Amino acid sequence: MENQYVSTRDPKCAVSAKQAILKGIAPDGGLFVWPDVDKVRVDLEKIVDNGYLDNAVYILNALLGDYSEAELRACVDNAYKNSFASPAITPLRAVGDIHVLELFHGPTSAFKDVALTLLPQLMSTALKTTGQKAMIMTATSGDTGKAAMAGFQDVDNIAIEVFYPHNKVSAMQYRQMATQEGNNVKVFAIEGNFDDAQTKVKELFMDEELNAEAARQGVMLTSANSINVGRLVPQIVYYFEAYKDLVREGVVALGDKVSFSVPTGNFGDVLAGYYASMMGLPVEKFYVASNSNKVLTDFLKTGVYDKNRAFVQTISPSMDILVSSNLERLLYYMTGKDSAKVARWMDELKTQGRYTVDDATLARIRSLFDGDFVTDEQTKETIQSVYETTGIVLDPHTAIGYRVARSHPERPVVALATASPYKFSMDVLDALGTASVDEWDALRKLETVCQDAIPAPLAALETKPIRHRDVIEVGQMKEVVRQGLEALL
Ligand SMILES: N[C@@H](CCOP(=O)(O)O)C(=O)O
Repeated sequence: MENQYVSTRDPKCAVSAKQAILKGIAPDGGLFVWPDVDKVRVDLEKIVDNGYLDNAVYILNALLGDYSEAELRACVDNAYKNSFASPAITPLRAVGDIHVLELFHGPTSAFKDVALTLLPQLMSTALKTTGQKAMIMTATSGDTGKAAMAGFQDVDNIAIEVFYPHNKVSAMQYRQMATQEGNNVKVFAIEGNFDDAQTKVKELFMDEELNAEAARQGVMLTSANSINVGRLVPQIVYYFEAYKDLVREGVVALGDKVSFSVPTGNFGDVLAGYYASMMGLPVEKFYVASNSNKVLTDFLKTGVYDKNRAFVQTISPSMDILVSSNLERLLYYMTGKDSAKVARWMDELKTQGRYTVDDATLARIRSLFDGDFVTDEQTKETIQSVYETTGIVLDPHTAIGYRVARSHPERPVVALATASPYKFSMDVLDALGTASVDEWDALRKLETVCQDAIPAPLAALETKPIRHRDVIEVGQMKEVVRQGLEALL
């Protein structure tokens, strides 16, 4: 199916699935969406009978029109066979009366692995069609960067540069990124926060000079963030998987509705759930769970999206975000695909830092979405109380989703566990009332508390040398990307 995807801001800007994945973002600054995704019907009976890999191929095949089923099968096998510590890939575990969907059993212990083990496969396959190379620019608040570098490490014809906020990620997230190996990866700390990095990366995608330079070298500039639709599509699969497990365990009958509580910053993870619901997953509510950067909570209550506020550094750093990129995609669907309206709001966000949606759009959003925020103190309380009552240790991001799920009456509810507690050992231990001197001490102490062993890739970091020490200004990002392009040749 050719030209299946369009920009959220202009329906005339249309490309195939492979092109959308290679471009990452639309040339007008919009995000690629498939207008007709709501016409796809996923057969729930089939999902319940299948394993994860078959379901992934089935769902990807419905969404990525110009990939052949054989190509997708190869991508899925390469991504998931042997790289996840759990055979289920994303196991579901009952924690109290809440079902926790564990998304952190991949190579870097965060939910990003589910998509970022697959995206390199999808991108390499698409590059074979065009004969080009790709330079990936990625902004991260801690998890995406490592997962993207691990996924793209030494992949032919692709280089990746990652930008993270200096001193604003956890000690383990820093170690994971700064020790990254591979001849095609570079990591830079930037003086600023995640929004500064993401805004600059988006600006660079629109930079004519940089694009011309890349084009002269046969290189596409692209993204490994969830603005790339190739990041979102793999995440749709685990919503169906969670449903499958609830049906198999007899918690729901086929067709019954389920709610999901999703800790989110860039709105990508919860948007993947919304895509699943458009494709037929029976969903009662999505709870959008935020930390003190509660821009999404306020938006869902008032219809005003306002990023003009203090940026708060929290113990859930991956969600320290004030510009939630993927909300643009939700607005596209919730306005009845009104690209002009979406473009106007996005322009207001850029120029004034805020926009207000109309009542009809807000009412439609609120019929399916609700939101709440959780402070650091409450996050710690939740980690402690869940441990005391169930023996299970949650990471701070997961604790936020869990607490929001617990505060709403809908059941069954699935809370997405987005990272391993070992990535945030010091804060998690602190929540449990135990002091630690550094991340390694914390890691070992946490192991005696948790039921599970420290994930091997995290334990291995202790002896790995720091390879990336650059701290740059946002204004230097273009230059380092330019240098990266030269290195790709
Ligand atoms: N939470 C992210 C921020 C970037 O989000 P993405 O899903 O768009 O990649 C992170 O940990 O980097």
